[in-house]
Amino acid sequence: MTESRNPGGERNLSTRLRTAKGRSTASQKWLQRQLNDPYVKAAKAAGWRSRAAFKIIELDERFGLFRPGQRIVDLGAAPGGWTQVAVKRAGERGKVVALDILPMDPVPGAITLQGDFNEEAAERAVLEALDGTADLVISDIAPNTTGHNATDHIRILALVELAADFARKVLTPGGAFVAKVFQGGTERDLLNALKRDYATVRHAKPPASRKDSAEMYVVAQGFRGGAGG
Ligand SMILES: C[S@@+](CC[C@H](N)C(=O)[O-])C[C@H]1O[C@@H](n2cnc3c(N)ncnc32)[C@H](O)[C@@H]1O
Repeated sequence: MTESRNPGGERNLSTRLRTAKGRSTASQKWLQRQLNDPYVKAAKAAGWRSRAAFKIIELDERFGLFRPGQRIVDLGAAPGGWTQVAVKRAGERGKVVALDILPMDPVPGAITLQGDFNEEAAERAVLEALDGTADLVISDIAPNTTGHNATDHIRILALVELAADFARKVLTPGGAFVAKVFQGGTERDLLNALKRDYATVRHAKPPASRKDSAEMYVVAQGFRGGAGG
């Protein structure tokens, strides 16, 4: 498997849809964007299951997240792009446990679990599979939106908080937590908690994250210890 570090660098011939008849404008726009997206092409060429793989690769390049031998938990992992990157970076001595609410094709070298992270049973299953502490918790969880902004916002916040609580439980001192957040960053109370628990807390929007999407990532590094430590 090869990694393309510069997906925008390849020849960028745009693809026009010839079979637009019968498609709704929204799905046609989505398809057109997919076909012309250099990250989609590069992900396919590199064997990553999703273009999202480039987001964690870019975050790693900027923040130095991965090391060989790490124990990693990947939340909201399907279809498995981040999981593939984590397995590759952690190497044979590492351990990767991945969870999604949706079924996910197994990723060689990782333990993949299906469950709703809102439910305790899913957290228990991850803890059981991990069987010890973690060095890195990465969460790309994005709940399905309802279209009702306030409800969506609350559901997103709740999941980020759950992921942060989980990280606090399992991380070893010095460990790191990365999570997708929306709408201008991490909510104030959570941000304060992260600043208390980690040496550095930063926000980043990796280049692979679409400019028109509100997503960004919080990257908390240097866990000061606690229940996990
Ligand atoms: C953006 S995708 C993750 C992409 C992934 N990082 C990759 O590289 O392939 C977000 C995922 O979060 C999952 N998700 C949403 N709500 C969840 C929940 N309550 N528990 C577990 N997974 C959830 C979705 O099913 C979806 O697969």
